[in-house]
Amino acid sequence: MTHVTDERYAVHVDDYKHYDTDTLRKHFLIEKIFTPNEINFVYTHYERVMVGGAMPIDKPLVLGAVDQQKAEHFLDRRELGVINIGGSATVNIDGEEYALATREAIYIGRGAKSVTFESVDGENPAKLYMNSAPAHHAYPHKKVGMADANVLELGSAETCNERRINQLIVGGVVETCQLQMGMTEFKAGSVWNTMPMHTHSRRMEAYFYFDLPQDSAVCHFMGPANETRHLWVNNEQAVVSPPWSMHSGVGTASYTFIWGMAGENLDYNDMDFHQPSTLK
Ligand SMILES: O=C[C@H](O)[C@@H](O)CC(=O)C(=O)O
Ligand SMILES: [Zn+2]
Repeated sequence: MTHVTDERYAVHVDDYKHYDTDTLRKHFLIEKIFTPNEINFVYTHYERVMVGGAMPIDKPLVLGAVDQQKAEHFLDRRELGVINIGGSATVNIDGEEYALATREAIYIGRGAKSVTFESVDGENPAKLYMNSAPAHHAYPHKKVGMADANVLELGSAETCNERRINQLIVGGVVETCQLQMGMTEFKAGSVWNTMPMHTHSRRMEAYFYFDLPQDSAVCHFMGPANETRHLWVNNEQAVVSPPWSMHSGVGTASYTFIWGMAGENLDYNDMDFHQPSTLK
């Protein structure tokens, strides 16, 4: 019931410079996160982070180990962050039930043996976006609502980047081994995320864009500051960001996105900024 639909190997920045549009999309864009009644992941070789989604409709979906892990259970050597962007869900962890409303998150620690995801109402199915990273310690499972988030208010209406960063799975809110996750929401009229752009070679990152109105898209920028490229991203698609890459986007309409990171440290503020006037 749990599948790896694709594996992504780490790309060298010198190779990236020669990629055409198709090659860029093949390596960095994840076009399909949610499939009804399936749990799917893309297994990346960036910190071995797995990026995926579960969309239960009319039956519970069981999180199972995948061949890439050669493990008995999915979480034998991993931790998992889950954020629901759909209808209400029930998450069952080793017999304990957690209700997960839309925009609520849950951290599932290493060692959980039985994990299932179910929709409360199949007509309004849950959409559970997930990031998983290798873990060396079993921290307790913890549900995190928006009210529990650590909130950063950044940007301004004048520069079209007025946004609220809800840090859901971060130190101070939840204890994790290397995972950090959160949801960034825009004020009406603002469309630029992560401006000024930044890199953090200590951590990989994945961006998942959603809430995009029909016929709109996000233009996601990547690459080192002196060698940028863009990817046109549709609703409910994700981008994998290598350690050498900036990650920032502008929408043709307002949207919401989930960011997730793993790597060397757990310091959200560890960023190297690149001012717009210096980009190439
Ligand atoms: O390293 C941190 C991540 O790139 C995001 O949290 C940035 C973000 O949501 C934003 O500025 O809009
Ligand atoms: Zn970042």
